[in-house]
Amino acid sequence: MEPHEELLEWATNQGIKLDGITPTRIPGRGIGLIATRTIKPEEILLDIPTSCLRSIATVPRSVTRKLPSSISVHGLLAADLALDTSTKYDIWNAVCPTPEDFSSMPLVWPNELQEMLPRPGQVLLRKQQAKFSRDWEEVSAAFPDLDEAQYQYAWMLVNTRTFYYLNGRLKKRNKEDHMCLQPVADLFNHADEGCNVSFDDEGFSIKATSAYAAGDEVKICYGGHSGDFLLVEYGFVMDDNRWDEFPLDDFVLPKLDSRQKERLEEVGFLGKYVFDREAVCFRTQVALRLVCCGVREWKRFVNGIDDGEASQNKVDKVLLDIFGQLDGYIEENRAAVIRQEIGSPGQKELLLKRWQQIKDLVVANISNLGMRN
Ligand SMILES: C[S@@+](CC[C@H](N)C(=O)[O-])C[C@H]1O[C@@H](n2cnc3c(N)ncnc32)[C@H](O)[C@@H]1O
Repeated sequence: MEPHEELLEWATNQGIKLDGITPTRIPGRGIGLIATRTIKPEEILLDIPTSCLRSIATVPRSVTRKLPSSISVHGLLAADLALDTSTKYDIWNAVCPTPEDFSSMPLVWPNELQEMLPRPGQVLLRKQQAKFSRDWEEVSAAFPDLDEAQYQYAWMLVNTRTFYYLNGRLKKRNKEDHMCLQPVADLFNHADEGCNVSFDDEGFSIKATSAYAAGDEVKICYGGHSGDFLLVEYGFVMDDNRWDEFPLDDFVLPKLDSRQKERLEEVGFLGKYVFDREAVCFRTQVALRLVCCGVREWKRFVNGIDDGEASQNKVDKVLLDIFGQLDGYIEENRAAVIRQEIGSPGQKELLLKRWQQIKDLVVANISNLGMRN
């Protein structure tokens, strides 16, 4: 019997109810959940009782009493996973990714490749590294025999498999501590739109929001995440992501002089410029209008008195210039990844795919601008 088939039997004995879905190995996505029959919107596909959750409440005293009470729940759950020598979760563990599977996580990439991530990915990775270091410092001080690689593996399991969760104990903590692990539900892969996930005192419930045919993969949405976020936090890239976006600050800010930056600061529009597949954000429109039109006309646009139509053509020309520069920057980075000899082929393929996705966003915008002008 395959581990995911054994998991089904174990899950049923624990009171977990699956209806119309079953775990299956899916090329390139590990294990996922597949519809075994036609599913209608609003059908409950999975029910997980609270007794099956692994949360702050289930971490044994032998672990919690040695750690500072301020440790993050992420760090605590990872310590529990790494130190657990019982057989209680063997069947669940057997379906989890192996340490080798996590070679797609930028956290374990060689520095040379990490530095080739697009800027937003590098920022996210630095935050993640800082979180991991903090947790490891506390856990290694309490459990000096624990191996760092083993803890990092457990930490990545928690990073990629937890659900938003709140109970009496977690209410007192920061939002980023509101999490738990749950078997079977952690086999849902991500899509930019997916089933509805909810919980109450009884447990979690996952409900279809659209129809599925037998054989379709049923997914949930981990959140409205950009491609850089998915790569750094979950170790995969996904095309056709309606939430994908990329920052433009490095290209917009150099077009502004210090007085223009001051003016933008005064109205709360300095920085945080982004674009997605459709267009640039309103903040970018505001910043570039300051480059393209007089201050009075710009103020009318900011205050919503002017719809900006009269200056759109000039703004679009600046945008075309920006996208041209960004395109050149992407090509330089792609060429550097191809030249890079350090890192595995799989890691470099992920990086190249991410750069390609950003290029696709740029090309879509250049085409939209071309159609407008
Ligand atoms: C919560 S787990 C989902 C189950 C996972 N596939 C497994 O085999 O255990 C999250 C991980 O699944 C993978 N994943 C989720 N959605 C994906 C997608 N749309 N494409 C590729 N991999 C995906 C990533 O490795 C991610 O870190």
